[in-house]
Amino acid sequence: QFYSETEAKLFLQFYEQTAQVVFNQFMEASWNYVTNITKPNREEMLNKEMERSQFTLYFGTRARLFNIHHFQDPVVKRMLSKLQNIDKAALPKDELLEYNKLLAYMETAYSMGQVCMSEGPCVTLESDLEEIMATSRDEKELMWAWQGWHDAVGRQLRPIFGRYVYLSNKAANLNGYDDMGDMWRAVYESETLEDDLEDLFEELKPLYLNLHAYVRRSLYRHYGPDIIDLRGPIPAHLLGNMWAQSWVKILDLVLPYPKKPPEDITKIMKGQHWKPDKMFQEADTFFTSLGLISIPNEFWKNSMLEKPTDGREVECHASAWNFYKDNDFRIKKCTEVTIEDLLSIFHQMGHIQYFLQYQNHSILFRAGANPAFQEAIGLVISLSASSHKYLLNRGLLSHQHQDPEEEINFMMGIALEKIAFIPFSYLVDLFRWRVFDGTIQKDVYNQEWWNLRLKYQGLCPPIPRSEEDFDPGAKFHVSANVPYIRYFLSLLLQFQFHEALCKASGHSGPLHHCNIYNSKIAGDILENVLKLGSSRPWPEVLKKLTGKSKVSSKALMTYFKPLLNWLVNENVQQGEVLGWPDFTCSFEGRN
Ligand SMILES: CC(=O)N[C@@H](CC(=O)O)C(=O)NC[C@H](CC1(C(=O)N[C@@H](Cc2ccc(O)cc2)C(=O)O)CCCC1)C(=O)O
Ligand SMILES: [Zn+2]
Repeated sequence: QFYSETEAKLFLQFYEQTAQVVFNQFMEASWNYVTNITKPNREEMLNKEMERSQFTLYFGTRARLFNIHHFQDPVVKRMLSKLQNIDKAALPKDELLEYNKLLAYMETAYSMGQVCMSEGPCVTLESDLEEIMATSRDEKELMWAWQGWHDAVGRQLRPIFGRYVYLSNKAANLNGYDDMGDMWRAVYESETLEDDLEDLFEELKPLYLNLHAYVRRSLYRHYGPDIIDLRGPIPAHLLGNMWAQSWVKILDLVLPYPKKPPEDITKIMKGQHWKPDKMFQEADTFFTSLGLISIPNEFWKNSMLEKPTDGREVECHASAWNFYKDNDFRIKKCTEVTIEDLLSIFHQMGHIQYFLQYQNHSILFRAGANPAFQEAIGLVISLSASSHKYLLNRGLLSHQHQDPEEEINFMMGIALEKIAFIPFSYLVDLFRWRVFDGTIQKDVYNQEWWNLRLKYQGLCPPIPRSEEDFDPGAKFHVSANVPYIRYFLSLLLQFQFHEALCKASGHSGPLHHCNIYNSKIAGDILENVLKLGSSRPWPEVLKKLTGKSKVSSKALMTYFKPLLNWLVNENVQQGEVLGWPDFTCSFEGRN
């Protein structure tokens, strides 16, 4: 049957009213589960998930009856096309139930993961194992923590990941996509996405190779030639992070000018008796200083801002939640009083600000212009929040100014978070896309994962790995079925946004000095972008903010230019080899 455009509008209104209720109930049930992992809560979450899927199926199949090509109204067309992708709800009921149970099992295996000493207590990831990975300088202890976590969680996912892939691809096919990777990429509405990503990575490669060579030299000085090959990959357990995705915790080992160490902001926060609430207040104050919306009172009542001490099992991995209901937005985070957690809170509050800004939009448009936009907002604010000017102004630093050497030390700290992240944030979905499209078969999952880790990150596993292991499963987003390429793109977008907002707010001088705190002009530009949600194609939104409609590496390169010059000079002086021509992972020196 041909349905008219007016009937489509009525259909969409009906969807609007019912969707809020169904989505809210699903979010409540999910929240109750991840903040109190029990069997009954799991059952309830699965029930509400089934209800949501039935609802999506009902409206999705009816949305497909409209022949939108004849429609005039672009908004109606965009809404109906979003409705037509019903994701996993397209699966037959029994397979959908199996799939939902698989997803819950994988995510819970990660959240409950722990490593037990031969005798005595077991330790969890947040924050025991992460603390060891960040602070231990004993190679054997680091290997214990790394292997313990990867074996404990990865091996649980190994036997079922193939089934997860099969059901994911079946759902994608039922939505008209080649495979689930195809469906994940579709959200970026770009025919040239994969080529653009590879080009962007190539542009950033010199920056990464110089940092990699410099850090390898520092680790060589500390761990010696038995562990580090100056022409080879770096063992993945020595970078201060369980996944070697952020190297900021080994800044002390790599500091360019060790005689001028940066002030320890975590120590200052603890000295000033900071509590988690104050950390969230601090982030909220930043957003309101831009003229943006303050977090509503419900947030403080309903959020989980610290790891519970009543024995409840919770999912500690931080997240920001939209309950699609009168001002109910929450954050779940096992907050520790550290500078890393403060910046991570800025990230989460970026999500909350987006939720707040687009809450009056149709539910179909309550998302970021694309998922990378959703990620980039909090990151832009944290770029200003990590600036010397801001931290000094907020009493978190006492040194009035930075001399050129302290400035290089500062930029190294930011680079260990941002530049180290470039290859990791790219390869996670490169791996999963190839698993979904069948390029990577399940008998070689782990060796293909390490091939990508070697090729793009220049890393090796600390010990030989086999196909009994499933090391990608030891990463939250793989166990929780959350796409990752959004983080690679948000790495670039955050610097494009930062550059545009700094310019608009009248900043002059180096980009890494910029702090947009208190700039109503910057806030106004941001607000106009956030309010749009996903109602307009993201290149149009990007152009509104930055004047350009393409993702570009230029702003990131501008930000790090002074550091790159220093790194190149340092590496030339040391006669470093860029890259890892000795590409084999040597495990000698292992007794
Ligand atoms: C209901 C729901 O799921 N909501 C979504 C938001 C939404 O989509 O609406 C959400 O809250 N996702 C959680 C996730 C949490 C974090 C994360 O996982 N980060 C990545 C990548 C990264 C790494 C370094 C870095 O500096 C910044 C990011 C990682 O740690 O690997 C952990 C702390 C930081 C961000 C997030 O906020 O993105
Ligand atoms: Zn995020």
